[in-house]
Amino acid sequence: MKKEKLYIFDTTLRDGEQTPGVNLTVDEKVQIAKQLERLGVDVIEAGFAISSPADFEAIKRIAKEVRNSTVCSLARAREEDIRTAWEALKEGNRVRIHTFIATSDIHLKYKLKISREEALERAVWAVKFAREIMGEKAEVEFSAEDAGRTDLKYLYEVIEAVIEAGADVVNIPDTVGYAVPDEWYEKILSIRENVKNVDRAIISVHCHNDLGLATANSLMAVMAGARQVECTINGLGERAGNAALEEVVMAVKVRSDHFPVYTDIDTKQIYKTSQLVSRLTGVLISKTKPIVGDNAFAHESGIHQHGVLACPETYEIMKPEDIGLKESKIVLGKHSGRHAFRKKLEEMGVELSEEQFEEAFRKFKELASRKKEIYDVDIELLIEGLEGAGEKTYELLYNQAVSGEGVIPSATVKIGTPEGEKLGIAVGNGPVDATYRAIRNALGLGEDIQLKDFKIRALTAGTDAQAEVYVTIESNGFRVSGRGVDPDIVRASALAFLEALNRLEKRKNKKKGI
Ligand SMILES: CC(=O)SCCNC(=O)CCNC(=O)[C@H](O)C(C)(C)COP(=O)(O)OP(=O)(O)OC[C@H]1O[C@@H](n2cnc3c(N)ncnc32)[C@H](O)[C@@H]1OP(=O)(O)O
Ligand SMILES: CC(C)C(=O)C(=O)O
Repeated sequence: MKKEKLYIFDTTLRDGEQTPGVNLTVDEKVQIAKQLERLGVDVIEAGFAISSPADFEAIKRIAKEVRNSTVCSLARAREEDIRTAWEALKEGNRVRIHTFIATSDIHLKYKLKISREEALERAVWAVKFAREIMGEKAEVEFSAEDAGRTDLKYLYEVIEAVIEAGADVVNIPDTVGYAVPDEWYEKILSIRENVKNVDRAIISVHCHNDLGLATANSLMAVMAGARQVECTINGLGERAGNAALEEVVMAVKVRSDHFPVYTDIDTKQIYKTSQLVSRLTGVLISKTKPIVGDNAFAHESGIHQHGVLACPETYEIMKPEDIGLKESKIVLGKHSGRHAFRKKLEEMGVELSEEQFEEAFRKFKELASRKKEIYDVDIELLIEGLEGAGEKTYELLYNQAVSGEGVIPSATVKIGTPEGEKLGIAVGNGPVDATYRAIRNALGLGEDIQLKDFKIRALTAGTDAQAEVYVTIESNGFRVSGRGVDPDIVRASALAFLEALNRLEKRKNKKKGI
């Protein structure tokens, strides 16, 4: 099958920013735009230049700083909008003005209060005007807003006229997310079959997710010949959002046997981009979000875990590495089986007899039916229940940390060890970091002991709450965890670290047969 290129038009910084509650600063927009460029998107819609001085400034900076993606501004079919968009874009390397007007009867009658003829005239005028002021250097895209609910014959007329006027790209938006996949496919196909000179422009779609169909509709449009898809990272956008870039791109990649297109997206940048956008917009990603959700590569049930451990493809249609993740996750819970439990013990460096293993598994199942999340430290406690906790090698005798505005965070610790008391002093990025460094100094710990996970939570509400800290460390093939509880966050952190170190010693000694 000869593949054609599918252009990826990212509108995270325009439609994505229309997500209620989202407001990005100019610097944040530039940061996201640069990451979108690394991701390899073809077009970055950087904003709506006339809408605010901040949008104007962001588009201007992005146009100057991004060299490898086309930078675009939205503009209504109005002279001042198009002039302002061009003013913001003109120093860019590759730029595009995206002008639009609504074409559905409901929008024409109640919102714009103009006739179909007037809307068509304005559309043609806007495309010609954009072409005129930008010259051949730049591209013009036209969108027929609410195309999904526009009379089809009239839509053909509008598309034909804007292509004639010089539009390089004609976008067919399902503005209110009303379309369903088979109907949307037919609509795009019929546009391609009925509009004169349709091949002079790229046909694009922009699907909203009000019925949860944005990705499906975008992909059906691709099957019908659309060669640009407008989408956003994490599916952000007005109301229920837009088609998610990561879903469209990965569907095309994973089902390359099905789709007649390819994209130039570096999919290994997807996870990083998604995390950046989530952090800067403040919109959390649902755990079950396809591709980038926490659970997208996590397996909890025994039958799946067994399959994945034997061969990942049994339950994974793409590799975590494809989107820039290190590995998939095996999450222990009440649905897990022996294969996954054994694997976890192996990772922790725990060796048990078959009899002990069966007993540990039974206790694990019992615990998992009562507890929502099973932490590594829960497994540690369970194993200690079988083997006994043993002697503690290290004990926290004293700790002090200093931090505050204008102060370099520092910490002092005194630790009881079999060789006597050891003192450690260190500075760090904060009081917890300084304390961990002080413990390392006191015990002379080497680089081989690596902190793999650090979680903190308040056990109760209020400023007098007990802090609970979970720590996982790794050293020479051993992976151990510790838990510390104290009203003082720093002390709780130190206790968790020392508990993990005690377990590490115990595990190493057991291996040596001591
Ligand atoms: C489907 C979409 O997502 S379209 C993009 C939506 N995004 C946004 O609206 C975000 C940015 N918007 C804004 O900051 C403001 O709406 C502005 C600056 C653009 C305009 O603000 P205001 O001048 O106060 O107008 P307001 O937003 O209240 O109303 C929209 C005006 O644009 C007109 N309009 C709407 N779409 C178009 C269009 N495509 N072409 C020409 N005029 C249009 C409306 O008729 C109305 O005109 P009126 O003021 O003469 O009645
Ligand atoms: C401006 C257009 C493309 C739009 O955002 C929509 O119709 O949803």
